[in-house]
Amino acid sequence: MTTMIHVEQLSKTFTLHNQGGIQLPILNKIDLKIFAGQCTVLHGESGSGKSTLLRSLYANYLPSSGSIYVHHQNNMLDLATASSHQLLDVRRHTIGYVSQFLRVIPRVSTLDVVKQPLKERGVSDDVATEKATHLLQQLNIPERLWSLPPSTFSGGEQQRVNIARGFIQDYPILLLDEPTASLDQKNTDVVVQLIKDALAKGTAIVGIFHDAQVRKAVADHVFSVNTTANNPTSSIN
Ligand SMILES: Nc1ncnc2c1ncn2[C@@H]1O[C@H](COP(=O)(O)OP(=O)(O)OP(=O)(O)O)[C@@H](O)[C@H]1O
Repeated sequence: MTTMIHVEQLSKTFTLHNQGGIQLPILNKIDLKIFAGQCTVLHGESGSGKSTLLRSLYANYLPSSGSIYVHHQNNMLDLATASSHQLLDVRRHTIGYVSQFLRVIPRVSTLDVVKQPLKERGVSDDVATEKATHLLQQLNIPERLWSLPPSTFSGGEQQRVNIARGFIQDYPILLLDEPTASLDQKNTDVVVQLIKDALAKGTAIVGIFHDAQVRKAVADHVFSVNTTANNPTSSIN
């Protein structure tokens, strides 16, 4: 079983500089391993730090202490000490991230938004278009919307565009922040299938899923995020 992420003694404290430097300790000495072809679900009560941990794995947050080793191009690279150039490379080739909300780029069409990660890697326009089209169809985005920027789309449509963008490339590691939060059952089922297909191809997935049925359908492990206790990972299957 290949370890794709190895988190060691990760702590994260936010300092609120505009509020007298108040310190908010959120993550406390977390140890966690994420494996290729398996899905680890982050679980815990609201405010426990699930999103903070997920964002730390994408290097959106710098750890206060500890390490986040990522299997990147046959090396274990510590995101806590990596250069900005290395982090960009990790995001381009190794880690994909589907945030809860689409960051909309004005005037860029839906098709181009979805194609962008492949185009950035130098994939030909034909191949990128074919993949994007297939995903948009799978996710039930009507063809009449493909040439429009997604800024005016419904919450569920924007979330599906975001998912298509996240799944267009076969990332070795995929981070999913509540990817089904705004979706109906039909589209939730599509996303569950996309997750299973990615796992079958060997992708390591870390996700937050509030929907218990989705959790049950995809989780190999559940990791309890909890600011006070040690954080056990339990295996499901
Ligand atoms: N950038 C930040 N600056 C300061 N505090 C933050 C920041 N990001 C998160 N927090 C705080 O960290 C705590 C954990 O937030 P986080 O979003 O990680 O929780 P969560 O477990 O994902 O919650 P939910 O299930 O409600 O989405 C919260 O109290 C939040 O206010």
